[in-house]
Amino acid sequence: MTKLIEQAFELAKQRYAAIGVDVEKVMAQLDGIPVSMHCWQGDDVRGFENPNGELTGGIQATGNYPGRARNADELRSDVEKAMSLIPGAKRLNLHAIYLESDKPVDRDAIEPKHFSNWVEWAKTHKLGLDFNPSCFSHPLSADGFTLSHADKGIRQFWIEHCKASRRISAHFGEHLGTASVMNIWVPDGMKDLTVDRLGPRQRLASALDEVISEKLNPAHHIDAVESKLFGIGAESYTVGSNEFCLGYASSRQTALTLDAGHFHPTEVISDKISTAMLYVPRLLLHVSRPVRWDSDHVVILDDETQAIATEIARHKLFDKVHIGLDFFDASINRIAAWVIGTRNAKKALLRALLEPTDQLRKLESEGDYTGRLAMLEEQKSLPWQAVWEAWCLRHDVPADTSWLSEVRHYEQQTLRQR
Ligand SMILES: C[C@H](O)[C@H](O)[C@@H](O)C(=O)CO
Ligand SMILES: [Mn+2]
Repeated sequence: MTKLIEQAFELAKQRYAAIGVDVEKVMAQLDGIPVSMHCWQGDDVRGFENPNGELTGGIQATGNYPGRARNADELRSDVEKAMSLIPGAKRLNLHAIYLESDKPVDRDAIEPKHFSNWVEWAKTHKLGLDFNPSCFSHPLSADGFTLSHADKGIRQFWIEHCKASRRISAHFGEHLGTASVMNIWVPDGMKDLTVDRLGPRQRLASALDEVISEKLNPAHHIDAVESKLFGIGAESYTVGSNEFCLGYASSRQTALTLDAGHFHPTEVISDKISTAMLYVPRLLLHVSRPVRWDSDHVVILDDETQAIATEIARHKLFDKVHIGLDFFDASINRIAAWVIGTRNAKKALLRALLEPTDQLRKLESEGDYTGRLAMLEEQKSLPWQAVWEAWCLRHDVPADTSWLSEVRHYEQQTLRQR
């Protein structure tokens, strides 16, 4: 098998060289592009603060596949298993509800010490961590509002939670030597016709201003805000809409988070990257797969996943665009979900880097749109898969679906015993 992969790789290298693409250079570049895996695929977004509580905030993990992680040790073991089957650089994205503490700690009182096991684990595995305040699944978010709440006390509780989260994020960055991107997403919105659409947005803007007022080292911590179109139970009005978040991020020069599932069904985030990059310093992507709604299905190698990766590669935005994942499928093996989704994100990045972009740009600038379309289509069937398999071998991970037997073995030995 290894020999066949090596032979196919040598031939593929020649095919790509013929169109001006240096495959070795592409592989080296791909080595340095981390994908931030989201911890919440492993336990259906329950966390360890109140794992038996209800998931609220207008999001849903559907399915009842056995073996979800019930504590941080199980989650870390599951993430390690998944990561061992995914080639290249990876990070882990944590939500605040994944804290570890012997005593109950409310969200406004979380501290770096509640994440010390995660930091030690990340050091051991040479991983960067990213972070998120968790503004959902809590009694004070039960009426649908958090940072934009009309009640000053409740609003202040969430402001304090986000401030505490920023300090934890900066702690990650300082101790792991790589900036933690902290994404603020609030579920705030209304189910039905909303009369005052302005007040909550004014409150959200000033709450966010208070949240980001403490100066933190940008080498340790990056702020990002995530918009949304609607949530379950908040179908008519979302405070943190796309326009709100783009306006906020561009006026405050924070990063903007684009989640593939947070727009109208015919809108795509791949086309928003070039616009947003004109106005914000950085983007965080939540690569996901919406099926009819923000369903957070596992990422597949579909046109939009490819278009997102291609857009980043064509404009050489790898130092400004942070690639994260956001899906949670409880109907299939959760480790397989991570492996499938993350491998697909990386396959899309590889294919994007193998594109003969300079030639395509030349055809376009010369007005040769026939040549542009012909080349775009022909290069889809070039032997990128041979490069992928060789890259997997170099990273000592399975090149083909043999990773699945490892996941099945882990399921029998570990997940089914839970
Ligand atoms: C856990 C959530 O999915 C996540 O924090 C947020 O990014 C989101 O996309 C909510 O729809
Ligand atoms: Mn998201």
